[in-house]
Parts: sequence; C-alpha cells; structure tokens
Amino acid sequence: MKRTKAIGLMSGTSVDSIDAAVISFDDNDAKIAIKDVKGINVCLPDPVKKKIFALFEAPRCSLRELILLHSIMGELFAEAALLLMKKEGLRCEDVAVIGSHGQTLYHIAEKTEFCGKTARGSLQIGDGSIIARRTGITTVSDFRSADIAAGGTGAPLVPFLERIMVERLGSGTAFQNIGGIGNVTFFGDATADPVAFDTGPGNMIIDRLVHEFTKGAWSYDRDGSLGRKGNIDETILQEWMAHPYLEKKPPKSTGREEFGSSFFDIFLKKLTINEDLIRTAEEFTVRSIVHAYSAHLGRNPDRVVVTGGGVHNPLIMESLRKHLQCPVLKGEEAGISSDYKEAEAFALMAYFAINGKTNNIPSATGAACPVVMGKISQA
Ligand SMILES: Nc1ncnc2c1ncn2[C@@H]1O[C@H](COP(=O)(O)OP(=O)(O)OP(=O)(O)O)[C@@H](O)[C@H]1O
Ligand SMILES: CC(=O)N[C@H]1[C@@H]2OC[C@@H](O2)[C@@H](O)[C@@H]1O[C@H](C)C(=O)O
Repeated sequence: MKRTKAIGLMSGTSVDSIDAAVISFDDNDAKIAIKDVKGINVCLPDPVKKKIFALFEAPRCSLRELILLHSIMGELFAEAALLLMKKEGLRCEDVAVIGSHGQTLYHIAEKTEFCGKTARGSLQIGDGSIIARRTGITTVSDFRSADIAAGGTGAPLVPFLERIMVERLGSGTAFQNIGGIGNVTFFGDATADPVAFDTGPGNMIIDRLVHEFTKGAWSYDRDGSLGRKGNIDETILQEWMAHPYLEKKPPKSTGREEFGSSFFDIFLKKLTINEDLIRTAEEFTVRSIVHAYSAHLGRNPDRVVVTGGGVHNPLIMESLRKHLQCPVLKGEEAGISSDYKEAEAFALMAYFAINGKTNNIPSATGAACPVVMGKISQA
C-alpha cells in the first residue's frame, strides 16, 4: 500500500474561480481510501472572465483570442496549483499527478448533424502542457473527449469519485451538485451502477439575474439575501418547468448552451428583473431537482448530500428540505468538501489515467464501455 498525493484543478460553468485541491490517499490496488483533502479557491481575473463569457457567444470572440485564452487559462491553472503547493508545503516530487478539468466553453451532448455527419463534442480550455511545464508535475487534461469517443455524452464524470464515497454513506444516497448546472448521482442499491445526469440549472440563471438586477455590482445572490425579499411567481415557474430538458430521459447532460443566454432569450426577455424573479429562479433550481428525482431516479433517495456553491444559498437548501422526503445534508455533514469535491474527482481520475486504468462510469455518461479518459502531458 502506498500513500499518494494528487492535485485536481477545476473551473466550472459558473466561471467564478479556480478550485485547486490536493488529495492524499492510500492505494492498495483493490481499493482507494482518501485520507485528506485540502483546497484553495483562486479568483479569475476580470478580463479573463469577460473573454470567457464572450466566447460562450462565439461571434464576440475571434479564433486568435480563443487560442490565447487556452494558453492563459493554462497559466492560471498552473498558478493555482503552485499557490496550493506553497500553502501546503509541497514540492513537485511530492505530487504524483495533476488532473485539470479546464474551463468548459461549449458542450454538445446531443448527437448533432453537421457537414453531412453526426457528432457530439465538448471543449475545455487550459493547456495541460503549460501546467506540466510550470509545475514540474505530469498533468492530465481533456477528460471528456475519450468518453465522447466511446459513445458517451462526456458528463457527468464526478460519479467516479462518488462511487468510492458511497461505500461509507451507504446505498440509497443521492449526491446532488449545485454549481452553475445541477447534477445528481444516485446509488439506488449496493450492487447496481449509479443513475447520474444533469438535473438542469444550478446557479446559472440566478447569477445572471443578480448580475443584471444589480447592474454588475453583484455576481451572485449572496446567502440568498435578494431572493429572500421576493416571492415565487408560480405562473412563471410553471412556464420554466415546461423546459424540454427536464423531461429528457437520462443519460443526459446540459450546460450554458441551454440555460445560459438562450434561456434568457426564450423565457426572460420580456420580464422585469426584480427580487421576485430571482426568488423564482432559486425555486426553479429546487423544483427541477425534485422533478428529476421523481421522474428519473426510480425510487426516493434515503438521503441527499448536497455540494457545490448552491449549499451556501439558504433559500435553496431550505426549499430542498421542504420538498424532499428524506434528510438533505450539506457535504460537510457527510464528511465531504462542498467546495472541492469536483477538483478532488479530477485528481483521482488523473491518477487512474497515468496508471492506464479506466476512469469513466458508463451508466452516468452513456458510453459504450469503460475507457481511460484524459490526455497526458509529461513534466
Ligand atoms: N454565499 C453564497 N450564497 C449564495 N450563492 C453562493 C454562495 N457562494 C457560492 N454561491 C453560488 O455558487 C456558485 C459557484 O458554485 P460552484 O463553484 O459549485 O460552480 P461551478 O463549479 O462553477 O459549476 P459546475 O459545477 O456547474 O461546473 C456561484 O456562482 C454562486 O451562484
Ligand atoms: C460539460 C461540463 O463542463 N459539465 C459540467 C457542468 O457542471 C455540473 C454539470 O454540468 C456536470 O455534468 C459537469 O461537471 C462535473 C464536474 C462532472 O462532469 O461531473
């Protein structure tokens, strides 16, 4: 058995910051036991954030800028890793591998006709070669493409880590992430593969409404303070609940393509942005999760463990507790880091990749078979 350390780097669909986490774990070949997780959160510089948002709407950004941003994000991920290593007193030889998710720019989960062919695809930027060179640590990046090549949708990938976590928590556990997008992994019984899929919006619609309502002064509804002043508009909520994504059968994944600007153009253009609308968006996140469970999980979970930035919004947590018929725990209450779980997962997946071991969960992504995800950049 050997004690190993690996670093995971993540910038999610909220585009708020980079999460960097270092995990220490024992690998006894048959079993991985994670002993410790330490993390830091590093803000993205404003001009970089602006360019990423511009890239979500391609015509506002050139190919030249995309290439430059790929390199710059690589530098920023490397800086985050180095900062974490400094804080934790780690040298490059202490860390076996870095797993960098990158920054998703576009995710096409559905097979799409194009140029007489059909294809899916998902693009994460942040050059792994730059991270490896700056840190002196072998780096694995571009995880999703191998799953897509095997017929999967390339998301969600974190169930790979949750499969280990559930051993301690027991079957019947649902892991709910509420980032920019929401996603669930449900282990209905001890032996079966998990059901996992994106439930719909997490904080993405809320963040955009808050940004517009506060004229850019706030980027999210801190502690639910704006939503708390508003009331849920049930008519608008029911309209949003008719979004076709919610009825789609898993495996399925989504992103900014469905709940970013296009959602605004279809559902919000004519509405006044106020505290009621923010409160309604918070409730939409909750109701889409509740609907996803009753429509797609097969049975009610025995417990739900919530992670991601949404755990910090008490309106979301209170309403989830009201609507779900089981205990709803924050990650920390179940011994899981709410803020670093995704980074943790990419550290572990990278460790499997450099050992040539498969690291996707086909029941979650829809891939035809297990594959080794990630491209390796040697230090
Ligand atoms: N104190 C808080 N009050 C309310 N909301 C919060 C708070 N802290 C964080 N959030 C919300 O959490 C979001 C960030 O969550 P997280 O970092 O999990 O998202 P992400 O990793 O970018 O997304 P994804 O998991 O979809 O890739 C913020 O944009 C904000 O909306
Ligand atoms: C394409 C992409 O970046 N998807 C993210 C997004 O954010 C949450 C949800 O949608 C999830 O499916 C996925 O991220 C996590 C890390 C995952 O793959 O499990």
